[in-house]
Amino acid sequence: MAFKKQDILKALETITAPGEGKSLVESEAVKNIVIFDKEVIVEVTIANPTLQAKKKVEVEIMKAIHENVDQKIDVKVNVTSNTKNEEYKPEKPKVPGIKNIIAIASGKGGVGKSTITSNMAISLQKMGFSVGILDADVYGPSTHLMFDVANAKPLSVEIDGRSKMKPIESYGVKILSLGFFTDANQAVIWRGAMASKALNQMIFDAHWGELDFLLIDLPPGTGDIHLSIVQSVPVTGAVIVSTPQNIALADAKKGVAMFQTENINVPVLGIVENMSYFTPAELPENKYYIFGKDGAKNLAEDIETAFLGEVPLVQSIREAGDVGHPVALQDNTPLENAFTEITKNTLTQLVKRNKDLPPTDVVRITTMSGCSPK
Ligand SMILES: Nc1ncnc2c1ncn2[C@@H]1O[C@H](COP(=O)(O)OP(=O)(O)OP(=O)(O)O)[C@@H](O)[C@H]1O
Repeated sequence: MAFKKQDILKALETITAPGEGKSLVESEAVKNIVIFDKEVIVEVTIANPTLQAKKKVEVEIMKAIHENVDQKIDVKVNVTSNTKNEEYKPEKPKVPGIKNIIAIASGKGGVGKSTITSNMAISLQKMGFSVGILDADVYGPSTHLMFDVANAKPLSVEIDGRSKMKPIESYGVKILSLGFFTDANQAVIWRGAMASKALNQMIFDAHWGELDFLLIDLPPGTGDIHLSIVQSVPVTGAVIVSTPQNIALADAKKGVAMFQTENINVPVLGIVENMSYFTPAELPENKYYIFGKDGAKNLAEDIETAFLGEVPLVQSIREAGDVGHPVALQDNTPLENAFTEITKNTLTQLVKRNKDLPPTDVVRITTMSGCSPK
């Protein structure tokens, strides 16, 4: 089990320094690495002085060394902070050119988060905004399928002497997805640290150009990836997607609570209800509330957040997603209107959020101009 300092450094490169958007090595947090036979001592200094942040870094270092170098290494980690508790104000790095970042989340899987994200992006694009989607769903990225670019591979472009990843463009929306980097037939297990690194690269090392909105399609649940994203990018607001079913609502509530915790503190713009009722194509006036009625609307009211709108369960939504042509691309249909309504309501909440809350380091949207479909 011979290993060198270089192997340890390589493993530490997979870990993002809390609140820095860079790896522990890049941010010069690694102060010393001492190796004695099967033992390694890693000394790290981070800005965040909280016990929680120190513990998280310690656990991540152990995991990264065991997974990337050798399971049998005896790892000792010494994490110190160079900031006093009362002085610490986490710096969220800005993403040049991106005015607003909206995270789309759901507690439960399969409730239609990617469907809502894709169609909102199309509605925003039709309204005249420049839009990008970052598909951060480590369990099953699907944006590349919904936009009919499953086999595309992002190229690299030279920007100011640096090589940057160029998002793939479809229907006027720029897309980067973990799905571009994995084989569709292979089950890829993105471990927390690797996924965070890949996502950080897709945000900071990509040439998004000027964007009014970057929509981030998060994985379902409330895990590591969510924490990593909200710690490394200034998320303007979060939209939560749920079906009206109790089990989905309970998870949606946890999702809202996660964004509202003190450490994360990302404003929740509201809740979208998907699969609100079923409407058969041949009986468009009939509504069957198969997952319950008004569940997400009631939840929004209970937790005092906005209800952004509802989308019925319709076969054509599923079909449109499968063939890579989101339904919001259609003109003057009830479904296009439903997504336009949800998008407008989200923008209204965004304007309100930027007016009510202290300025942040993201550029604020202060008017609704451009918010009517072309
Ligand atoms: N309103 C709807 N009507 C009909 N089918 C829908 C609707 N919303 C989503 N679907 C379909 O349900 C399936 C799951 O949707 P989607 O992938 O958007 O969910 P998700 O929450 O992103 O899933 P995951 O948890 O895997 O990320 C897809 O096949 C999609 O086409």
